[in-house]
Amino acid sequence: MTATLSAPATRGLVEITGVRKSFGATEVLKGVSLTVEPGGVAVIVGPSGSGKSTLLRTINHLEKVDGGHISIDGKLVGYEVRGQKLHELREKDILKQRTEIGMVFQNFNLFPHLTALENVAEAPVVAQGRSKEEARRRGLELLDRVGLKDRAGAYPRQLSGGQQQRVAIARALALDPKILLFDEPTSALDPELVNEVLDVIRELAKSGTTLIIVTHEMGFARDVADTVVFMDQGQIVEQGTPQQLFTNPQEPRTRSFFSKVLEPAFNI
Ligand SMILES: Nc1ncnc2c1ncn2[C@@H]1O[C@H](COP(=O)(O)OP(=O)(O)OP(=O)(O)O)[C@@H](O)[C@H]1O
Repeated sequence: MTATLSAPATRGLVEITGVRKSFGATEVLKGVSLTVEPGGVAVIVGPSGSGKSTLLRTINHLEKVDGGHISIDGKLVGYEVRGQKLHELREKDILKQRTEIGMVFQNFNLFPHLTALENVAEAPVVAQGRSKEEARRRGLELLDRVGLKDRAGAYPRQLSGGQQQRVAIARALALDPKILLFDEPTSALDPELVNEVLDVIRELAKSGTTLIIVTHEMGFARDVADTVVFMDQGQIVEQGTPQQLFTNPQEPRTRSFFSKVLEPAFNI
């Protein structure tokens, strides 16, 4: 059928409805629904293997959904009704939509043969046709924002893990995305480098950037989230403000949030 179907009425900037995803016989997402408002900060926590990264990857087209739908700013990422695909985005549309979604990975994923500035300035030239000079100017602004203007000419191997991750954040911002996704941005860092990356993310949250963050840094989740989303076994089993979920860990709203998230994180 048709490319003329429009997205269902949306409330949030990101609207995830009933998303299902299997790898072989294993159902990894079992009907996940989540709304993130413009400027909202959703932090997804949960045990290893609960489907957090897979959910992020479906938002960014890195995984196709088997069912349900996701829309970003009213535009569909994937759409299926009663098991029948009614709408497939064309490759061109996917590429355009990807530029509206910035993603920061656990392992930085910088180009090793490009300097920090080149890493940040490359995408606006290639994906948006901006002039090299304009992309360079904007790249320097963004490196300044993450505190690395003076390392613009350094190659990734000359930077610490925390610095590389800050370059990766600047790169993700370079296309002026509507939303930034973080997949365990501090998991690969030595403990003393974690805070410099969290500080940059805190600043983004304060400045009204819409963020979805998967993290095991529970103290950070408590500080920065508008909404804490607890995933377990492919489902969202609890969701609320940090006040609702963290303020009294002796009286958790759910037993599983306490035993699977708070207890291990805070050694309660
Ligand atoms: N490409 C893939 N092929 C097969 N199985 C996969 C693939 N990606 C993820 N899985 C499986 O899906 C399940 C959920 O993985 P996912 O990475 O989403 O979990 P997670 O909650 O992010 O875990 P962690 O906190 O350890 O990163 C796991 O059992 C994983 O092995």
